[in-house]
Amino acid sequence: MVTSDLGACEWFVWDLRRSGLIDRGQLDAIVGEFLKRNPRAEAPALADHLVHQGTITPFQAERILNGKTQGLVLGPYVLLDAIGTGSMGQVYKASSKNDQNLFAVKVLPRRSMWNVRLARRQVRSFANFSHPAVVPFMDVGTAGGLHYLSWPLAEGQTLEAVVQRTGRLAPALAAVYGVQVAQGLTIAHQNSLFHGLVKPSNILVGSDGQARILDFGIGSLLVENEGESLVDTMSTANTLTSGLDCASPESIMEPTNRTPAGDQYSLGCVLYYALTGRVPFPEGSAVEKMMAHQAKEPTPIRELAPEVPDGLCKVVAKLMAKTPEDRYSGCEEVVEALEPFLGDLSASPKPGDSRGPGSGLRRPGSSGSRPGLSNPSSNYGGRTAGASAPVRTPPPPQSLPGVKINPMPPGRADVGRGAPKSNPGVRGIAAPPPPANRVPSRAAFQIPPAAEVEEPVYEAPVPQTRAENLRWAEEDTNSRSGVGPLGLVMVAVLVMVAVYFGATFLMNK
Ligand SMILES: Nc1ncnc2c1ncn2[C@@H]1O[C@H](COP(=O)(O)OP(=O)(O)OP(=O)(O)O)[C@@H](O)[C@H]1O
Repeated sequence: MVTSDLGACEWFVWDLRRSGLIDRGQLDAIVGEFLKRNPRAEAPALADHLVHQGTITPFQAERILNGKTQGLVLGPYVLLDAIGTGSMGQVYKASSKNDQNLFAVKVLPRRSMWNVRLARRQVRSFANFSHPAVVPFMDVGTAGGLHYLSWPLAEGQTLEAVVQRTGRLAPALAAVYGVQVAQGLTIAHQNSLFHGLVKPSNILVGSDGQARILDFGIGSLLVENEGESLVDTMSTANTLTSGLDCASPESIMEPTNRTPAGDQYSLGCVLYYALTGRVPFPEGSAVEKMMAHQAKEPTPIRELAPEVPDGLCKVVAKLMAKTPEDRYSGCEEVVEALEPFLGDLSASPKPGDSRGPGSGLRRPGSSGSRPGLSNPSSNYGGRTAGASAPVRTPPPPQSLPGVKINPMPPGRADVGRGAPKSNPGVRGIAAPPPPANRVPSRAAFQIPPAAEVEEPVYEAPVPQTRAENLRWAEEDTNSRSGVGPLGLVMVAVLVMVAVYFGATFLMNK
């Protein structure tokens, strides 16, 4: 089609061609047909037509109408919609050109520095196992000067969103999610991977009742030594600050000190949040929170949520022990410790419920059966579970009597954002999501190995300073200036901790 035929839509069609979203022949055919019927149409009308035809998404149309043609295709990924913004960058829903599966693609700011070799090594580690609670780190790449990381797109809403909308969870439901997360961590730890940033916003609860750990891979990349780290120090500092509410004392003192034991502490904070509706140290500045994790005890759980069984409070307290050696020897032990509370609903009167224990609440899986042993690999098919031992999988939570379960709202079917509604008569306790009758599709968790992934096209090549694929963006000055924001944060923390203890000592004298 010649340019003169395009009328008022000329610039839009050019931008669409430039975006790489649609095959040129296909685009010209659709546009030609549309303009034959609507010769005076403006760009928004054509965009509308393409959206209605399903040729482009509303998000893509809006971007192109605003002249933003770059970055809609990143390596093998076509960005379909924006999901949210985190401390490191923007997350998009994307489809893979290789297999049409859906992914969550995190795009880092241009200033980030990048070590593809290290990141790919991380990705490969996730190929050795699979577990329903682990959303595996799938791919990394650089395209058009933008760096991206990808994970399979998981459906659900974050634990943070669930609790914010519906209040604290019934203890048995919190225990179910705790067991699921601990199982995922167990198998990751067995494969020498830790998370490093476990927090309520990194746990997605699906409509099948399965908790899934997001952002796996980032925490471990943050601990690579300064010259080889995945991202620039600004992104690192942002990420660490955003994770402060659940950060282990040892990782606060030394941000590269991220270990499986630290994941336990963070899981303890997540459980505290789920059981009480608030993080352990909600008040104060970032530095005060850091000091609280070092030296303070949180408000006792039962002061905030009297229905929580004492034994469950003890499990959370052990997880949140200040010294790593005082926590559990491994997450499999955490699973065992939490299991007795999966069915303890009968001992958990709800707030505002005068009925005592045994007041008719049903335990999840109330047939009486204990959570069965399951082979994690069977949950996704495909990958085998490497050297890992089988991990117990609790049944997905079932409905409580009298609690109406609402399915995820329509619309964003693949990224459900609706919260399970609580029973009006059950103030502050979230109803569990509907039971599972659907196993997450393993197909959605597969991507060709890194070597098969189409090499990204470099529109503005990032200077390559090392033979082994180490790429730095030009604006990245912090990361090479010796003490970046991360260093400053650490120095500030150390000074504040010293002042705090000094003042406490003097006041006690
Ligand atoms: N694999 C995934 N599937 C579906 N949604 C995801 C996935 N990964 C991330 N998200 C969603 O994308 C949004 C942004 O995620 P991101 O991890 O960047 O931010 P965050 O967790 O809110 O904050 P932070 O960066 O501090 O961890 C969140 O709503 C998150 O739930």
